[in-house]
Amino acid sequence: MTILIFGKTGQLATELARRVPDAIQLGRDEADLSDPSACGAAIRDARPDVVINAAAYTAVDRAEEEEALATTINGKAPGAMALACAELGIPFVHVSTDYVFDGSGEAPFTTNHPTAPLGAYGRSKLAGELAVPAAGGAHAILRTSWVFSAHGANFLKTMLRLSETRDRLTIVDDQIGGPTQASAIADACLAIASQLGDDAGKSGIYHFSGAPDTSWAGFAREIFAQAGREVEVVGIPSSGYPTPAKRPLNSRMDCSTLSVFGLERPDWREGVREALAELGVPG
Ligand SMILES: NC(=O)C1=CN([C@@H]2O[C@H](COP(=O)(O)OP(=O)(O)OC[C@H]3O[C@@H](n4cnc5c(N)ncnc54)[C@H](OP(=O)(O)O)[C@@H]3O)[C@@H](O)[C@H]2O)C=CC1
Ligand SMILES: Cc1cn([C@H]2C[C@H](O)[C@@H](COP(=O)(O)OP(=O)(O)O[C@H]3O[C@@H](C)C(=O)[C@@H](O)[C@H]3O)O2)c(=O)[nH]c1=O
Ligand SMILES: [Mg+2]
Repeated sequence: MTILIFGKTGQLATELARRVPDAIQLGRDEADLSDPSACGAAIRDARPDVVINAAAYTAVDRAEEEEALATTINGKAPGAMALACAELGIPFVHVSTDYVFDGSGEAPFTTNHPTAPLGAYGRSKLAGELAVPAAGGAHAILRTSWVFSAHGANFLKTMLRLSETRDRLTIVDDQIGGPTQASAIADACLAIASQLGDDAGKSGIYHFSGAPDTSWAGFAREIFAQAGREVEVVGIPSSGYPTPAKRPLNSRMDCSTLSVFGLERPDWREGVREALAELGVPG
């Protein structure tokens, strides 16, 4: 089975590369998502058996200033990819985010709960969620959240960097969600890619986030505990950490429908252990 992957350097793309070294993997130089038709053309040229999109515009705050570009990359490009896949009759696996929700309430969001993004990044990812099924082919959209790994830019690495110079950090404790190791998302994408087939029966939106749900402050405390770093984490409300983009307070996601692919929520604390080991951080 020939797998074509968009993205080479990102967190998810790196974990996919490890698992399928013989995949066709297109980085920005080979396929720039700001040129959606080039992405469709790349699929038609390669004629793979399945496509996974691991590339995205992920700078949440910067997106507020660059919404048109974010929408091209996160909305139009996945739409063009999905259209090429539909024409070839091959499945398309795409990744989305908890930031398509408004974060109201405290119950886990189900996959069919109405979306209402609070910011430009969420709106751009929602554009992708709408464009992919509109192409009419077999597809899965995997919504995940709070992604971390030993590679790239993420909260775990930010916390480790800050701990070099700080013994006290203020971290929001009223945004609740599931940190998710990129390695587990890569495994999930590949499991879905192999099971989706050209049967539209399993097509749709799925949720996949790490368990147990926690706050960013809780996530930070676990990172420091495992890394043996003496940093006091002071929980603060979101209002105490102003950012250009508003984040959802409730990012809990109901992941139960993923059982159709035999998948369950991974324990993110195990993912932290693995990421720290890979980074060579002694516990
Ligand atoms: N990070 C997170 O916390 C979360 C991520 N997600 C979603 O998960 C998926 C994977 O995210 P993650 O691995 O963390 O993302 P990263 O930010 O780690 O990587 C993004 C990737 O997209 C590539 N990319 C960005 N712009 C372009 C472009 N114009 N053309 C081609 N490639 C481009 C980057 O390439 P380059 O290195 O060249 O910039 C990089 O390989 C995305 O769909 C994201 O929206 C969902 C929830 C949470
Ligand atoms: C560094 C820092 C962050 N924070 C807060 C800000 C924010 O609410 C939270 C996490 O910060 P980040 O900048 O890592 O968050 P952010 O970039 O918004 O992370 C999001 O990225 C996109 C791509 C997604 O799809 C989401 O699921 C989510 O992972 O922690 C503090 O409270 N104190 C701090 O010292
Ligand atoms: Mg960020």
